[in-house]
Amino acid sequence: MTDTGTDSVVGTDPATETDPAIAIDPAAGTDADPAPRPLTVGAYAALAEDRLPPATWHYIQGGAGTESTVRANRAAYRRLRLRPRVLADVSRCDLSTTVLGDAVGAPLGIAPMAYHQLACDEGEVATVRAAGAPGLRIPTVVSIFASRTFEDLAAQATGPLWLQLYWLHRRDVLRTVVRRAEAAGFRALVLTVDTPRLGRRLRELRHGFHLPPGIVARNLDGEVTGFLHDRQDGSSALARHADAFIDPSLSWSDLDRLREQTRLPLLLKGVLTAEDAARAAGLGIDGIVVSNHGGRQLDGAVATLDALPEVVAAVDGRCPVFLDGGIRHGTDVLKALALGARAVFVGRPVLWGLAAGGEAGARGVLTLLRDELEDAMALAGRPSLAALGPELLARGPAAAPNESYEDPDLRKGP
Ligand SMILES: Cc1cc2nc3c(=O)[nH]c(=O)nc-3n(C[C@H](O)[C@H](O)[C@H](O)COP(=O)(O)O)c2cc1C
Ligand SMILES: CC(C)CC(=O)C(=O)O
Repeated sequence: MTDTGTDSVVGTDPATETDPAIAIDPAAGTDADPAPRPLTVGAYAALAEDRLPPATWHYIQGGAGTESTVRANRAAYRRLRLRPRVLADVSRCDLSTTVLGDAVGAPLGIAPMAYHQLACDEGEVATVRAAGAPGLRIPTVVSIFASRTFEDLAAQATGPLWLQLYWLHRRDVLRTVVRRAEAAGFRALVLTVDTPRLGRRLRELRHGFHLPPGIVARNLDGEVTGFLHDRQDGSSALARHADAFIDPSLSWSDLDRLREQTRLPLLLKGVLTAEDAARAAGLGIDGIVVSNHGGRQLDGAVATLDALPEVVAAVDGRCPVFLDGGIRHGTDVLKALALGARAVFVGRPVLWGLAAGGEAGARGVLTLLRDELEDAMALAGRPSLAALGPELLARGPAAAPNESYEDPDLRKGP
C-alpha cells in the first residue's frame, strides 16, 4: 500500500485519540479498548447505522419501490469474475489519471448527494477535505441541495469541485447558482436527468422523512426550499419539495440554453441506454454519468454495470463515460474501468464514512477503496489503468453476497 496520508479512524495513534472528530467510538482507541480501524466499506456502514437516527439512515440507505435496482447494482459486480495475468511486474501500480483535464490521484470521485450535514456537523466541508487528501485529490460533485455554501467548500477543497444541478422551475435561481459556482472555481456542471420527480421511496414514506431543523439547502434562497422541514405522516418532505420545485418538462432542447449560460463543461447524469448516450454525444455533451441514482429513482431500472458497455459503445470515444451505483470494493472499481468507465463515483459509502468519523471517516472510506483498487490491479497483473480492458473479465457464476456482518449488501432492510 502506498502512503496516502490516511489516519487511522480509530487507533492507537495518540493524534487520533485526542481528536473527537476522528474517534468513532469514544471508548475506542484506548489501551483498555483498542478498536481496529474499519477494514471494509461495509464496516463503515455498520458504524453509520448504529450512529444515525433511524429516519436518516433509511433516507440514505433506501431505494425506490422494492429496491430491486439497489440490489441489481450490487449483483452485477458479483456476476463478473476477474482473469488475472501473471509475471507482469507489478512492483509499481499507477492509479493517477486525469478527469476532464484535471490530474487526480485515483479514478474515483464523490457522487452528488444532498445534505451531508445529515451525516456529520461539518457536512460537505468534511467531504471535500477528505476528497482532497494526498494520494486522492479526486473530484467532488456538490449537490445543488448541499448543506454548506459553495464558497465554504471552494475555500477548503484541494480536489476539483463539480456542481450538480436539478432542472428547477426557477431558471433565475439556476442561473445564479451556476454563476456562483463559476466564480468559486468549480470545474464542471452535472445535470441530473433521471429525476423528473422523486422515486417512490418507501422508507422515506414510512418515516415521514423531513429535514431536521438547522439543515437547509444552503445555496438556495427560501423561495425554492419550501416543505423540507414539514413532517407529514406517510409522506416525504423531500418528495413534496421535488414535486413543487423540479421541472419535469426538461428535454433535449433545454440543454443548449443551459450551455449558452456557462463556459463550464456540461455532463449528464442518469443515462442508462445507448440511444440516449448516442444522442448526448452527438450534441457535444462533455461527459456522461451512467447512473440509476443508486436505485432511488426507477425501481427495476437496469444495473449501471450492465448498462455501461452499451453506453461506452454508443459514445464511441466522443466524451468520457463515468459510472456510479454500488461501488463498495476496489474490485468493483476495477470491473467498471475494464468495461470502459473513465472513473467511478461513490455515493452512500461516503456518507457512511462521514457518519462514522467525519472527515477522517470519509477519508478512510475513500482511501480504503483506493488501496483495494491498487491491490486488485497488482494481483490481476494490471499495473496501469491504460492496461485495463474487457479481456480482464469473465462471466459468472454469480458469487453469493458475503454472509459476514461487514457486507454492505446485508445491512438491515426497511
Ligand atoms: C442520500 C443520497 C442523496 C442523494 N442526492 C443526490 C442529489 O442531490 N443529486 C443527484 O444527482 N443524485 C443524488 N443521489 C444519487 C447519487 O448521486 C448516486 O447516483 C448514487 O448514490 C450512487 O449509488 P451508491 O450510493 O450505491 O454509490 C443521492 C444519493 C443518496 C444516497
Ligand atoms: C433531495 C433529493 C432530491 C436528493 C436526491 O436526489 C436523493 O435523495 O436521491
